[in-house]
Amino acid sequence: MSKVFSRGEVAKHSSEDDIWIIIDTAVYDMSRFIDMHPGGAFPILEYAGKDATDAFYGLHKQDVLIKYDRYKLGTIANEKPQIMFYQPGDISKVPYAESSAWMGYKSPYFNENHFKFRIAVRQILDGLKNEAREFEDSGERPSDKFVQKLGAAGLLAANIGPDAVQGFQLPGGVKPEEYDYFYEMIVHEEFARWACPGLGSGILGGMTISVPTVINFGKPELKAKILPLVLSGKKRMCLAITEPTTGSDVANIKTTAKLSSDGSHYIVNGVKKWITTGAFADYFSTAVRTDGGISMLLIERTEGVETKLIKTSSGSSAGTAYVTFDNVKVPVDNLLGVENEGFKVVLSNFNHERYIMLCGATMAARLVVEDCFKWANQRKVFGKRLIDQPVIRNKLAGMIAQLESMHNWLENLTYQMNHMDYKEQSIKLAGPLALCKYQMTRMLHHVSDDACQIFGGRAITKTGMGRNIETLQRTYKFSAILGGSEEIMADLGVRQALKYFPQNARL
Ligand code: HEM
Repeated sequence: MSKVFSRGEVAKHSSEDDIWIIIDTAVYDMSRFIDMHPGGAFPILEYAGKDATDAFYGLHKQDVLIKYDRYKLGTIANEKPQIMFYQPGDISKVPYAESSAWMGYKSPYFNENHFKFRIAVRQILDGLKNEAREFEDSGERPSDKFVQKLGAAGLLAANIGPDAVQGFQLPGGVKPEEYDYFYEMIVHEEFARWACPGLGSGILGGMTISVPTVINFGKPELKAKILPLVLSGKKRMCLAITEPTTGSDVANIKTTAKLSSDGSHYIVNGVKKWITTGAFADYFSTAVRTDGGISMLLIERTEGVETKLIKTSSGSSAGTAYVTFDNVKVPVDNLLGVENEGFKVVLSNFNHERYIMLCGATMAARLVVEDCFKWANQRKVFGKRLIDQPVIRNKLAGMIAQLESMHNWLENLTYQMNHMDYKEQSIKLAGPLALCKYQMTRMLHHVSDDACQIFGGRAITKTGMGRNIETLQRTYKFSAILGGSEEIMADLGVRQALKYFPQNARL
C-alpha cells in the first residue's frame, strides 16, 4: 500500500542530499535523481520540501511522471489530486482528442466490440510505449523480443487486415471473423499514438505492404512457410520495388531475374533504394524484370543479398535501406503470381497502403491537436492563458475543422471497404482514397505549422513537452511522398473521376 505523509513531513526533506517534492499530492524522492535530472539540479532544489505542481506541469509532460514512477514514495494524507492522471487504456476527455464516436457522439459505424477492442489495444501499446520511444530515440533495430510481443498479441496480423487475422487471438476478445476494416482502422490509429514514426515503419511499414503479396499471390507452401514466421514477429519482411533511378515510375525498374537453364531458379541482380524495414528484413518481396515484363519474387536474405541503412528524418529504427542483389539464387516456387504479370501484384496493394497511411496520419494530427488544446489552456503569457487570445482559438478552430473533416471522410471510406469486394474497391475507391490522401497531407501541413506557432520553442525540441509537434513537423512529408506523392494522388483522383464523367453532361 502506498505510504501517506503530511506536508510538514515532506518539508523536512529539503537539504541537498535529501530532497522530497510534491506534485499534485504525490510525494517524490528526488535525492538519487537530482544529478541525472535533464533540467539540472538547480530548479529542483528550489522546490525541495515544497509543492512543485505548477512548476512541474509548466516544464514537463505527465508522461515523465509515469516513466519515473519509481521515485514516488506515496501521497499527502487526506488530499485529493486536482489533475487528471492518465492510466493505460484511458480515453481522453479533452475535446477532439478522440474521434467522434469516442467523444460520446452517435456513430453508425462502431459497435460495442470496437470500443472494447480500442481500449484493449491501447492498454497493450501504452504498456510498450516507453520501450518504443527508446528504440525511436536511439535509432536501434527494434529487438526481436519487442516485435514478438506484438506478434503474440495478434497485433502484427491486425495491421494487415481482415484476411491476415484469421486463426489469431485478438485483443478485447474480438473474434477474427468479426474483424472488419473499422477494427483495422483502430489498430493503425492506436499505433500512431506512440508518436514513433521511425519505429512504426521499422516494425510495420515494410510488413504491411509486403505480406499481402504473399497472402494474395504466393503458392500454398510458400504461405505456410513464411506467414506464421512474419506474423509472429520471428522474421521480418519488406517490399522492394523502388530503385535509385525509379521512384513512382515502377515500369522502368532495372533489377533483372534470369531463369536458370534447368528452369529451377532465377538469378537476380540489381539495386533497390528507400526500402522501408529493408535493413532488418529476412524476406524481400521484390519487383524484377523477367524476359517478358515485370515479375514479383519473394527473395530470402541469402548469399548475395546485402543491405545498407539509409538515414532519413524519421530515424534509423525505420530500417530504410539500400538493398543489393548480386547473383542471388531464387527458387521458381518463390514467384508471386504469374511471370511477367508482376504489375498486378504491385498495383494490388496501393489502395490499402494509402488507407493505412490515412489512419495513422489522422491520429498523428489528433495527438497534436490534443497537446495544443492542453497547452493553450495551461500556458500563461502576458498575464493571460494562450487560449484567451483570439488568434490561438482561431488556429485551433482551423486544426480541428480540418482534422474532423478528414476523419469523417475516412470513416465513410472504411464503411465502403467493408461493403465492397476487392474488385469493386479497386474500381470505386482508388480515386477517393487518392484524393483523401492528398487532402490529408495538406491537413498535416497546416496542423503541424499552426501547432509549431502555438508551442514556440518547445515545438522544435525533440524531447519534452513539444515532442509530438516536433515529430509531426519533421516527418509529415513522408506521408506526402510515400505511397504516391501528393501531386500524383491529386491527379489520380481527378483522372479516376473523369473515367465516370458522363459524356453528355453540360453546364
Ligand atoms: C518527479 C519529478 C521530476 C522528474 C521525473 C523530472 C524529469 C525531467 C525530464 C525527463 C526532463 C527532460 C525533458 C522531458 O522529457 O520533459 C526534465 C526537464 C526539466 N525539468 Fe524536470 N523532472 C522533475 C521535476 C522537476 C521540477 C520540480 C522542476 C522544477 C521546476 C524541474 C525542472 C525541469 C527543467 C527546467 C527542465 C528543462 C526543461 C526544458 O528544457 O524545457 N523538473 N525533467
